[in-house]
Amino acid sequence: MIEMKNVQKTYPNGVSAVKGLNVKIQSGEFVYVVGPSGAGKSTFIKMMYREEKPTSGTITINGRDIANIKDRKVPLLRRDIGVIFQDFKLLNNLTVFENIAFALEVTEEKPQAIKKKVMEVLELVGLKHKVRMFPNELSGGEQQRVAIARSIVRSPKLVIADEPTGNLDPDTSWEIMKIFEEINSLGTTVIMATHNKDIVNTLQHRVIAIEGGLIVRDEQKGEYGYEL
Ligand SMILES: Nc1ncnc2c1ncn2[C@@H]1O[C@H](COP(=O)(O)OP(=O)(O)OP(=O)(O)O)[C@@H](O)[C@H]1O
Repeated sequence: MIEMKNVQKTYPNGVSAVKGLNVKIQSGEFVYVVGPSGAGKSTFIKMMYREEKPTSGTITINGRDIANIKDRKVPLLRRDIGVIFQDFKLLNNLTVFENIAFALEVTEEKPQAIKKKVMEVLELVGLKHKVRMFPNELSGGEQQRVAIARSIVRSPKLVIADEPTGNLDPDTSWEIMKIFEEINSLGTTVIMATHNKDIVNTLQHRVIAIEGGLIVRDEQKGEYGYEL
């Protein structure tokens, strides 16, 4: 599904964040991306949804070279990818319903179809009863559930999460992980950068470790491998 060949990224300030990545991720996999702070994890992930463009190399997703598509085609690419961040990135002036429906509006669906899809994803994340609330009326865990619901409402085949439990307490983090497990069990590929050792070591999946912009370890059912 995703293949990176000789991918390098040097930022305009001269920092070489990724120094030559070669990796293949198959459809339906659950992959943790681990490594020390500044190792290049976010850069690796951002290149998958063209938030950053590699300086050289190719990145293909389902056969399409996304490293070299035109900027105007990027929104189209992003429609097929769900992205989740540490800080939720919800729109505070919109309700839970509106935050999620917003992601569907560009697809020009009818209001009834939008409502049905929004309620379905809210059911999946267990937040149907908070549909009329605003983000600042919700706990951090609930806000992250809304962000996850928003990211999957267009049924993407790929979900990318950059430290999704980074702002959450341990119990809430486990609850959020249950949702990612569920999404993955429904066939969606999940790629997650994380510093959460307990989660990686308990809910075992493929582990890609990045250090100094290079993949230093790639194991099926791997361990976190770093002391915190
Ligand atoms: N927009 C940018 N401009 C310049 N340098 C950047 C930019 N983003 C990241 N970097 C640098 O690239 C390197 C890799 O950063 P990246 O954010 O990918 O690391 P990370 O592994 O995700 O770190 P963390 O675990 O702290 O989030 C770091 O040295 C960082 O300072």
